[in-house]
Amino acid sequence: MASSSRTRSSSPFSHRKSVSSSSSSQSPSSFTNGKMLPRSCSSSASSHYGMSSGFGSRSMVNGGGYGDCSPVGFISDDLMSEPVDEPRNGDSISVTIRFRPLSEREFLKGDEIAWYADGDKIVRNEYNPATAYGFDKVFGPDTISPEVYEVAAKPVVKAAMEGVHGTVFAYGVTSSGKTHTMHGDQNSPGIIPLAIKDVFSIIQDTPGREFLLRVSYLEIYNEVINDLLDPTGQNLRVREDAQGTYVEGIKEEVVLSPGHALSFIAAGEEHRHVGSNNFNLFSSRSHTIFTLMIESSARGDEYDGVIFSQLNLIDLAGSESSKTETTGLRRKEGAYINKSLLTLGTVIGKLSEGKASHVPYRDSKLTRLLQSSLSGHGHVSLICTVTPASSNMEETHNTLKFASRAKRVEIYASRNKIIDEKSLIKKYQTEISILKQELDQLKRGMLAGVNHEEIMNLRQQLEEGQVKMQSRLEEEEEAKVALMSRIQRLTKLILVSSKNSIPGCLSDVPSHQRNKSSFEDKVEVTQGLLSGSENQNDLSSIVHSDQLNGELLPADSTITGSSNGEMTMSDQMDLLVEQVKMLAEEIAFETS
Ligand SMILES: Nc1ncnc2c1ncn2[C@@H]1O[C@H](COP(=O)(O)OP(=O)(O)OP(=O)(O)O)[C@@H](O)[C@H]1O
Repeated sequence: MASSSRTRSSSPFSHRKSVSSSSSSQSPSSFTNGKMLPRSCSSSASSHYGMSSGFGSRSMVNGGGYGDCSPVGFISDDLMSEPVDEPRNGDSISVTIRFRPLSEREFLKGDEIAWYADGDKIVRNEYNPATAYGFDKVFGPDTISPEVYEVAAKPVVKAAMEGVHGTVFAYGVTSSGKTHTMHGDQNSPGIIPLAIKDVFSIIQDTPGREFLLRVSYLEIYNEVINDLLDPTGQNLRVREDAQGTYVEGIKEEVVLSPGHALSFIAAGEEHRHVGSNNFNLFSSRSHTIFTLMIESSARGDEYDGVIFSQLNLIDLAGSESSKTETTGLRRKEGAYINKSLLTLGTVIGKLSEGKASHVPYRDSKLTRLLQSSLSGHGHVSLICTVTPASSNMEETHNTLKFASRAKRVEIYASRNKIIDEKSLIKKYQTEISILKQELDQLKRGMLAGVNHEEIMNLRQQLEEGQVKMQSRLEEEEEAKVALMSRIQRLTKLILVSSKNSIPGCLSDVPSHQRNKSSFEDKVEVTQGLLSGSENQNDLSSIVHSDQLNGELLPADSTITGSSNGEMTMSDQMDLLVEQVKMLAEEIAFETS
């Protein structure tokens, strides 16, 4: 397991304690700020538990694509044809609303539908149809998470892979569906697993670049930051430098595949604080931030520096109302949760005013950590989860008002480039190339550089009964194996596509294939070579299996006996090595 300390990079959560490997421009157009407002609404919704199709059947309003709907605070039917906001320079936060179906509990107690999706951009109140809010997208209760992902997260993930920071978070009252949306379950994966899967397919579709991915996972519980990937990382401190805020000492793990990344989340979830309240048996008692750090650089001659970005995927704890029956610890947790969400609301409110006034980021750990994201240095997608239930009408209304304010926050996201020395991928690439040079030199010294004189020398040493040469050879052989395995290990960490690989580049096959077919095989071959002539037959079979492609040995080197029966230099070397060994054995015997 590779493990190293890192200095901070240009991101909100970037100062990490350790990095461990395997076993241990401008924003995309989807964030444009167009204006389009809905015109119509209609009939009432049914209040049947599970009868969610009623929401989707409301009269549709026309609108542009993702990001085309202007932030609308409160829209009455009269206002609907008029743009509400002043034109702005930056992009806005993407705000989507996701309804969940009425829960069984709500249905049984006779709840009715109080809010519904009126088309795919409006949320309307059933009892007062003039009360309606417009968003980038409104998902009815039948929507599945991949549909939410496509609209609310995919553009952020894509931009993050191109070097623009991104944050996706779910906000809503307790039991409204935040964890369902962000994490999902085995049958219905949420935004986080879908994003991870997408990240690896993007790597696969980007043959011209090499990527290095790291993850960290933290929770904010009762205003204390805990590292979910490292149980000893408790009560971590938020620090600040010229680049923004960061968590000091958080652990980062290099990830090599979707399953690998998900295994860290699963491990982290074990440590997350979860408890039950009267609304939710598995209520999240902490905010969690899963961060994917992405470094990439063009391959081969196209190299133009390293770009870096962070993708923060956040599952907030839900606000709790006086209706939430809690006692003791739960009440204390609820108070912390509500306070930090209140601060988040205040911060969003201040930012949405667009004036240069004091923004109280410091009033909660959550807002301090989100400071860089919320202050406009990356894409932000807010998914507000809501229940249609009449018993939660006020809470849902508050969520909608929060979402409307968030829509007014401007962002100016741009691509980040980092100085090469700070990037881990650059460090690994440089190390690999230095090690390869060393290996080359070693090989030349061992094979190409052996001349007749040396052979005579060896013979002389042999006659004098010295075993020194053997140990020298062994040392060189060991050094070579060590270099090979280091190169192999570092190369594994850098992810590349298997498509249209660039000949002559570091990795011409996908990392998982490459690891075995290229490097491990070569190590095996090298080990065969290094085992001396004891396994001459094995060695021959390895070499003749075409695994050795000239990278380990000069093309003109021959390892097995030459066809014309003449002894090559390598044969002589092998013979000498064998003789040295025999002599050593004899000496040992004589001595004993
Ligand atoms: N869109 C949905 N479709 C079907 N079921 C859903 C949906 N959203 C949430 N649920 C169900 O509702 C229940 C509560 O959801 P979840 O735990 O995600 O809420 P939460 O907002 O994370 O709550 P808390 O803040 O208390 O942690 C779960 O049983 C979940 O499966």
